[in-house]
Amino acid sequence: MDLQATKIKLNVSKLVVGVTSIVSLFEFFVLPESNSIDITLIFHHIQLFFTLALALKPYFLPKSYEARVSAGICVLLVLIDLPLDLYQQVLNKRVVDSMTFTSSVTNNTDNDESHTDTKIELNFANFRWELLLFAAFLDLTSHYGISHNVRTYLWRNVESDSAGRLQVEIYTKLQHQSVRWHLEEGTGGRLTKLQSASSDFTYFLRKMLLKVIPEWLYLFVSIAHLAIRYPWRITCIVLLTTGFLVIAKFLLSLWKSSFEKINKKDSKAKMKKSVDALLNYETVKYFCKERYEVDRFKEAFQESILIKFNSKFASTTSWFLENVVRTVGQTAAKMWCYWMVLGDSGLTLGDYVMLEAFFWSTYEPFESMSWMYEWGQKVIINAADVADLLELTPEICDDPNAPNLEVAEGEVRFENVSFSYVPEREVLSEISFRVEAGKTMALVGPTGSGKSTVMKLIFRLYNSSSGRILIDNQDVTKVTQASLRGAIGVVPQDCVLFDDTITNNIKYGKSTDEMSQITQDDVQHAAKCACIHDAILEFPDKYDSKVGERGLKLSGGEKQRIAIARTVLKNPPILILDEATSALDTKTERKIQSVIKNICKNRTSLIVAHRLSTITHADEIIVLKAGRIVESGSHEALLEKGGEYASMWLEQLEKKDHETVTS
Ligand SMILES: Nc1ncnc2c1ncn2[C@@H]1O[C@H](COP(=O)(O)OP(=O)(O)OP(=O)(O)O)[C@@H](O)[C@H]1O
Repeated sequence: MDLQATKIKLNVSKLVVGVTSIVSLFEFFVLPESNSIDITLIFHHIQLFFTLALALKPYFLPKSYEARVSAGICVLLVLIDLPLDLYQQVLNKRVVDSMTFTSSVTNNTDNDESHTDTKIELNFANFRWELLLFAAFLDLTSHYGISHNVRTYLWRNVESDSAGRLQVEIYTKLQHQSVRWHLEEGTGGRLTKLQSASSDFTYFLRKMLLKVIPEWLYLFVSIAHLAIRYPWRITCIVLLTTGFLVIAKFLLSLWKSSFEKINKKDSKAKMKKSVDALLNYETVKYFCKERYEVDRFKEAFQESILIKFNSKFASTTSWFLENVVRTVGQTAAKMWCYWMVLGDSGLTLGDYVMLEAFFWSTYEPFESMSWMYEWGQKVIINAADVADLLELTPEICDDPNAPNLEVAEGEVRFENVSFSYVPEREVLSEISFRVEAGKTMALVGPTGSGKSTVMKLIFRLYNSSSGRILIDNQDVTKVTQASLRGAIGVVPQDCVLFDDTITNNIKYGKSTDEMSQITQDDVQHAAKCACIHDAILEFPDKYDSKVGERGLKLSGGEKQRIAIARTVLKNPPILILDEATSALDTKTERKIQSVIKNICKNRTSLIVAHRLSTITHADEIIVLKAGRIVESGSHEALLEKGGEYASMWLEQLEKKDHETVTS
């Protein structure tokens, strides 16, 4: 692809030099300084288009047999339509000629001089009905007739094959990107943008293949026919007009787009903020910012309307100017033709009618030219994002031939693990610990000390910068992600649920293969273990209640318990609980703690907790501070030591005493 891209680059560079000088002249005379045209950018876009087309080739070329046959028939129909369209014009000419009779009449003037006049009379004696009917038949079958319908029908096979494949590939790529990538890119809006970009790209290619290219081919074939069949002067006029039109259309399109460029970005950004404000409706309400947001929307909307109408005005002006060029050229050609028909050039009225129709048909390719320019720009910019994504290798990927993780005991070991989210700041430094199989280990420490990060590394959401993480002596980076994550159950700090029923959210804990085998009893059993069953029965639709976007229809505690139920259902050998009960009241927390103790029994468990009273039962407690282990041991041992843990414990006891006294 690189070699082809370089070739394209070279050819485009040559073109740039030529066209830049013409455009500079146009810019100098016509455009205000602020609207100057970046011609190198336009050629960069053309180059990008071909590079992108090469990169996306595997996706837009049909793969299935049905799609390939359909694409082949479509192209064949387009090629057959070309000569048929031209032949239709010839037939029309012959029909007109069959009903006219041209004669020369010699007149004597007063000065005894004589001159010859051409007289055209109607004569239906030789009228060719059969040609008229054949022309009508071609009209109904070729190009815009049945052929058009057949092409549109068949093309859906091609598009569902290629665009469908591309969209699934985009979605797959997004799903496999790392957590870091999702955090940085903001996936939701991007998915919509990328999917519409891919369908725009396939739509553009379809239009090019089935409409724009055939129209231009038709124009060239018609001009060739004109040059062979008619006097060279007419061909010259048509070529000159065509040339003028191409240049005028190109320059006017640039002029038009320079209007659109102004403030478009700014206005788009403002409109985006308005949408953002609508999505964050809760924050808007908390800060009483409705009026402020409405004003911002009003400003953005008015700006976008102005831009729209400025560009509409530019469109109509450019359309008018194109019309002037075309009308002048065509009228000159028609006049010439008219004199020739009246003279003794051998041209007939049928020729005049045919040329007139031909002039009209030359209009379409020029229309598609401006469409091509406008759409091309849009498509290229968006398709570049698609191509970038498709080439992106996920930060976390399995080694080729990586084996599955085999969990026999479930021992977890950290060996000198260091980690940074960004190079400038190390979040974990030289962490080493061992959680024996079936034991419970708790991680405590001040906020931001790196507790959740330890959990994320076990789950391999990130790779550690140095050191090793081992499960039953197998390095987590050397085994498949699916087997690793299948062996670990996690209740995260922020439990986000899907906008689906409670049942489906709990079922999500099981692997894809097992999901269909889960019964409602299994779901209810898990919910009972997580102490949420009774609360669910209070909801109007019980287990079929929808939890709303990101589970917003549920309280924090309810969400956490559904997440626990999900993990209970998964029944993994290793369990990670990251502040799993932080959103619960003391009574429910106490209840669920006994459940958690039960769940943790006989499986390796890692618990992150702020409330130390919830982890006193842990076999080992590790105290993290600024990414380093400062203490470790059992609850009693750490209290006896009188260090960091003991002071945290005392602090929490005092707080609790104070709360009891004040309440
Ligand atoms: N995606 C991220 N990119 C950059 N820095 C991050 C990211 N996630 C966390 N951090 C930083 O890493 C540090 C450790 O975060 P971590 O979430 O592990 O802390 P924690 O001990 O679990 O805190 P808390 O008890 O408040 O949940 C924090 O300073 C945090 O700002």
